[in-house]
Amino acid sequence: MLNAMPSLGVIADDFTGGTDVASNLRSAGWRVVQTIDVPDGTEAIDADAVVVALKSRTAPPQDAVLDSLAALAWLRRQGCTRFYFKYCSTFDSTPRGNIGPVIDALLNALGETFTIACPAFPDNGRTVYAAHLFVHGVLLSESGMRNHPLTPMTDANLPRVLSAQSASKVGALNLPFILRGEAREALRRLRADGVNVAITDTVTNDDLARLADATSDLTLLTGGSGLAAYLTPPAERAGAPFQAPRGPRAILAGSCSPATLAQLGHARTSYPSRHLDPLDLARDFDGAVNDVVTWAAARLSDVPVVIAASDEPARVKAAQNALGVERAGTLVEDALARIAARLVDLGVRQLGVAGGETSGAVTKALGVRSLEIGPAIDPGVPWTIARGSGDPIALALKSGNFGGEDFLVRMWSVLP
Ligand SMILES: Nc1ncnc2c1ncn2[C@@H]1O[C@H](COP(=O)(O)OP(=O)(O)O)[C@@H](O)[C@H]1O
Ligand SMILES: O=C(O)[C@@H](O)C(=O)COP(=O)(O)O
Repeated sequence: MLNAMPSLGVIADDFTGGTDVASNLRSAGWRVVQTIDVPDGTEAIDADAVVVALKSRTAPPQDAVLDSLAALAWLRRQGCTRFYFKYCSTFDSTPRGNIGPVIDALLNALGETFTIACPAFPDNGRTVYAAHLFVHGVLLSESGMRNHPLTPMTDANLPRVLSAQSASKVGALNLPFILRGEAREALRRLRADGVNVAITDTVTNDDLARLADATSDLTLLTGGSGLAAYLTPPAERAGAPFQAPRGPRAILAGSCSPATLAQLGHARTSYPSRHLDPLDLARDFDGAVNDVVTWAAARLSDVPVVIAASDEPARVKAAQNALGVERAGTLVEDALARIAARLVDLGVRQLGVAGGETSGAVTKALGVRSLEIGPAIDPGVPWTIARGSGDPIALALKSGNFGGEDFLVRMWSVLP
């Protein structure tokens, strides 16, 4: 049978962002494959869309640019002719980047001068109005994102945020043009005025559908995963049935978002759980990891064990003050990654991970090379089958802020 060549290439700046956009493409009828980093093999990809998941969101800007350009070059070699740079629906970045520098570099490499920035994902409460980003109706800068451990977002004005990190001229496509069906013409005018990146207002899914139509001529789209759910696939074809591996279950959490903290609170009433403290890790890393693995090993079954470093903002700040922001984050990521690998060695075959950076660290430690995308548990969070060096495992990578309060308990009932 002939392989289908992918037409759409997606570059995601973190692994949960990758599964998020892959899940939305799947819901729109695309056959999607997600790779972890740029594959080194020469195997042809049999899919309509390929998502290359990088861990570039918090990397130094020059590394994020180089990794994104390598992904773009690889996607072009696979036959992709249209591209999508997926970043966070809450525009997670710092004044140095990496959203702006990567957009600039992708436009330049593609020989293009214009794209949109569409972070909105209304199904998860992310909307954009008058070029300001809202999270469940609250300005980004007043939402839980202001306390994010790595990318605190303290400004909701997206043209200002993007202009600070990009050489591109930033403009805005306001909602009335979208509602009146004049988005394509308004984008054309912005482009004629020398704008390179237009921040697009979006309040509802209908706005996303109109935007997908109005931008059908753009080679590069950028944004959260919301818009991807409205891109038309080349042809609807049934994918292979999704059959998850079976075995003991575990949940690992490094996200400190309000959503994850609430989900952990809910899960702790049903599942055995342990807290991982960065200060303990700094004192005796191996000892703290061994302790929690020994605890989990005695409890492995189809009732998941929960291991979480997640904490309230004041306690996260205290750990960061004592250890430094980067060291606190790295210690926790390294520990959760090591624990994941040990648990899989002990037989765990169904694993939920909360947090984007955390998922990146865990996925790398497990040697995962590709993810087959399965059914969505909540918008933007699918079950996947992770394949790599060892046995396949069922893996759900949850963006910190996604999922309902009962997510960590309900997720198992969605598993085929
Ligand atoms: N108790 C803690 N103190 C300090 N940093 C922490 C703590 N728990 C987790 N972290 C770090 O916070 C970061 C959370 O980021 P991430 O995993 O991307 O979650 P989210 O998806 O919510 O953004 C990670 O680097 C993680 O290691
Ligand atoms: O677009 C989104 O909101 C997510 O896909 C995402 O990238 C969230 O980031 P993390 O919370 O760091 O996973």
